[in-house]
Amino acid sequence: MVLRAGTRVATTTADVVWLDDVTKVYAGRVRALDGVTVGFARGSFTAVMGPSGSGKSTLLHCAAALDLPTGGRVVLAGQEVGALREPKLTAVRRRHVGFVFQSFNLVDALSVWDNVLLPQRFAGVRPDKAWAREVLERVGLGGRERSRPGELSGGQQQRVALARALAGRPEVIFGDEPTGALDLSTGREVLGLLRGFVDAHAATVVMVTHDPAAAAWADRVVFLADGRLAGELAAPTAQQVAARMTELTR
Ligand SMILES: Nc1ncnc2c1ncn2[C@@H]1O[C@H](COP(=O)(O)OP(=O)(O)OP(=O)(O)O)[C@@H](O)[C@H]1O
Repeated sequence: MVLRAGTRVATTTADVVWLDDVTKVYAGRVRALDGVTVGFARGSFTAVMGPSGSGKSTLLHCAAALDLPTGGRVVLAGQEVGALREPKLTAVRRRHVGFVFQSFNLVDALSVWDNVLLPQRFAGVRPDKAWAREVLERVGLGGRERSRPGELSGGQQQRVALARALAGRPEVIFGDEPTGALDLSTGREVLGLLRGFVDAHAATVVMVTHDPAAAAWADRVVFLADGRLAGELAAPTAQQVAARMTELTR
C-alpha cells in the first residue's frame, strides 16, 4: 500500500497507535529501535519498561510523532506519521497527543487555567472550557485556576500537567516517567488519576517508567531490551515486573 501525506489508514485492530517493524538509527550507527512491532489499544494503559538505553524514550518519541523512524511505519490516530511533513506533523501531534513529563513542563508565567488550555490554543482549536473545568475538578484542582505553577506543590503541578494533557481529549496520552520526580504517595495519586481516566473515559495511556510499582497500574507492560521487544505482561503485579526486569538486566 502506498500512503500519501494525510492518508488515513484503516487498521484491523482498535489500536490508537501502531508501530510496524519500526527501526530507529541515530547518527547512522546507534540502533535504538530494531524491528519493533507493537500496538496500543484504545482505552488501554500500557507501561513501557526496559534497562537503561533499551530504547524506551525512542519508542515513545516515535509513537508520539516527536521523532520519525528510520524504517517501518508508525500509525497515530489513523495517520501514517512517516508520510507527513511539517507543519502537518505538528498539527497531528497537537490534536491527537497529550504529554506528561517527569519535569511537568508547565509555563511559570501562565496561570493554571492558561497552562491547561495552552495546547488547544497552539493547535488553533476552540478550547472545550467545560471539559477543561471538569478535568481540573477531577484532578483535585478546582478553584486553583488562577494560581501560578510556582505556587503549587510538585504533585499539584503534575496534576496540572495531567489536566493539560487531558483537556484536548487526545487520542493518546504519553507519559515519560510521569511519577519520576514525585514522592511515593503523590506518585500513587497521579497514577490513580491516569488509571481513572482510562477506566472512566476510555483514555489511552502509554507510559515509560523505571518503577515496577508504577508499571503495575497498567493493563500491560511491554519490555524492551537492546531496542527490541523482550516480551510483555498482562495484568502485571509489581513483583512480576521486578522479576522480569531482573532477568533483562542480568
Ligand atoms: N539523539 C540521539 N543520538 C544518538 N544516540 C541516541 C540519541 N538518543 C538516544 N540515543 C541512544 O539510543 C539508545 C536508546 O536510547 P533511549 O533514550 O531510547 O533509551 P531508554 O531506554 O529510554 O534509556 P533510559 O532508561 O536511560 O532513559 C541509547 O544507546 C542511547 O544512547
